[in-house]
Amino acid sequence: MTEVSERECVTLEELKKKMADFARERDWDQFHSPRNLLLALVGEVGELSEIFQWKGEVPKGLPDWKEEEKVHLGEELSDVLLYLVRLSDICGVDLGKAALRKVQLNAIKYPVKLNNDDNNNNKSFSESD
Ligand SMILES: Nc1ccn([C@H]2C[C@H](O)[C@@H](COP(=O)(O)OP(=O)(O)OP(=O)(O)O)O2)c(=O)n1
Repeated sequence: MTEVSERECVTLEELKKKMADFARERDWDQFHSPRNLLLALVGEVGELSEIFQWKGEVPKGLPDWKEEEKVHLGEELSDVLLYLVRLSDICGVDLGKAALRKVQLNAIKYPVKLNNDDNNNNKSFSESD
């Protein structure tokens, strides 16, 4: 049986390598095309959505969820992440760098102390928290 290890932290680079190894060892590189990976990613987002479907709003931290439900949630979140990492790799995009750049762009687009409508497009959500 495959050993499932629990490590405290991991980098996107390590996940990228693990996904590349996983596909190569199974001769699945042929299936990991950009379009196939995108469709697989969207499929996993659907599976992730199903977990929340019909539950209504749930409190942050999911305090009422059973442990097995949280484990399942972790699995679906991971599938989304892994396909996203693999899609980025196959497309030649450095996901870590691109994400850091996007965080900077977001900060420029939404400055901290600007009180205008453009900057308050999340207002209705934060007020109901
Ligand atoms: N051609 C494939 C098939 C699977 N995977 C990897 C990436 C995902 O992390 C996971 C997805 O596996 P499944 O398609 O079996 O999906 P689930 O794990 O969600 O299973 P199920 O849909 O039965 O819940 O396996 C992959 O890299 N390439």
